[in-house]
Amino acid sequence: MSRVLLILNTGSSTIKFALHGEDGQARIAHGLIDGVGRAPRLILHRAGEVQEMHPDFAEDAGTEALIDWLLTVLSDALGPMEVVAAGHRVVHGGREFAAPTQITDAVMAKLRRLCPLAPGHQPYNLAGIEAVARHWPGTRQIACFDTAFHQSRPRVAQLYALPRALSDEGILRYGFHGLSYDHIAGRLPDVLSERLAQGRVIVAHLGSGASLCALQGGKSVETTMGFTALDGLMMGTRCGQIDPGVVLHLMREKAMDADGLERLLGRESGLLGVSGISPDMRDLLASPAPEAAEAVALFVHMILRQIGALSATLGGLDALVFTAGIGEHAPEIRARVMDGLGWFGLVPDAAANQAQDTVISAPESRVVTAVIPTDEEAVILRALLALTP
Ligand SMILES: Nc1ncnc2c1ncn2[C@@H]1O[C@H](COP(=O)(O)OP(=O)(O)O)[C@@H](O)[C@H]1O
Ligand SMILES: CC(=O)OP(=O)(O)O
Ligand SMILES: [Mg+2]
Repeated sequence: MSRVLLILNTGSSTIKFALHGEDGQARIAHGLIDGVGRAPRLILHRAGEVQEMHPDFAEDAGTEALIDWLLTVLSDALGPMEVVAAGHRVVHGGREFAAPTQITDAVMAKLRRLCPLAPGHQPYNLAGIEAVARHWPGTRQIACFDTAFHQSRPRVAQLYALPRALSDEGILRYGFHGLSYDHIAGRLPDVLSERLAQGRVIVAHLGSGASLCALQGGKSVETTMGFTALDGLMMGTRCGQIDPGVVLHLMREKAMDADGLERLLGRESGLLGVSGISPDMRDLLASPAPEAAEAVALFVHMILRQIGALSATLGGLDALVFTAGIGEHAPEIRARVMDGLGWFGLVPDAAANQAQDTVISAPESRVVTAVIPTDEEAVILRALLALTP
């Protein structure tokens, strides 16, 4: 029986995973389930081969059922194996969890209490932990938090202008995608230079959830998400920054309750809501519909607005990095963002951008611009090994 380490990263549209040998060295298998909630398919990479599989249950099967299916498929495909330890992405760590933490019943109870703050993620992150415990009882498990990386921000970047008592209670701007930003911050010295890595950098994590992080000295100083992952940029199905007056209006004039608002703002808005076609950037870029074009234009507009805001916080900008599904794979979106930053001295290298090169700005550009693939699983693996007794 092989003894392995399992990494699970449950996002809003994907479940990513990696299996490593017990010492964390060799990656035995990795891949993802994408199209969660729409048309899920599993892409499994192992031994240089890629396999695509589809679950034989309903297409709109919940994330919990897909995680269970994934663990069964992995056990079947790889032969008898024992997961000796598992590391999980957990998006919300609240104020308490500022570092990777070993799962206990008490920790799970605290993490469960944070589910209302990340309804599209936290329940599924915890479902992953429970599924592993069912499949391999007694396995050591750790949680790595999206929020932790942002604890380095100054207090003013964490506050809302709300009465002090509410801030004291934890109604704060937490920020998310921290595992991704942690990975990118670690890659900057190699990809750019030590000098740029220590400078004023904005990382644009553009996936199905999307946010920006302003880094200085490799640490988070500001980010676009807040108390929940609804804030900031426009996303696949989330509205991003919105006047809270809209929420009050919908409650009063349309009698919407919290569940209805959560569905509207979290699952029916963003690229899907504005286009009326799809939450997936690939579909919108391929569509001739004017509504698709408008959704894409708004996506870019909101990114530019927030890059302006974060650059002001940094007092300038030395480098811009694109990452995650859209950031890594959509040259058209990167080109439109770069074109909007000409006033800032950003000079794109159109050919390098189309060719998917790493550096996509011209040598004379004042803002060095790069594409760096994210790897949240690598950050979780590192934490898992560091916490291994
Ligand atoms: N080739 C591509 N062109 C444009 N967009 C893409 C491409 N590949 C993936 N995407 C976008 O990336 C999104 C998924 O990003 P990812 O970071 O993997 O998601 P998650 O938020 O689930 O972690 C998809 O919804 C899709 O919009
Ligand atoms: C926090 C968040 O939005 O994550 P994802 O992009 O994986 O949905
Ligand atoms: Mg993600």
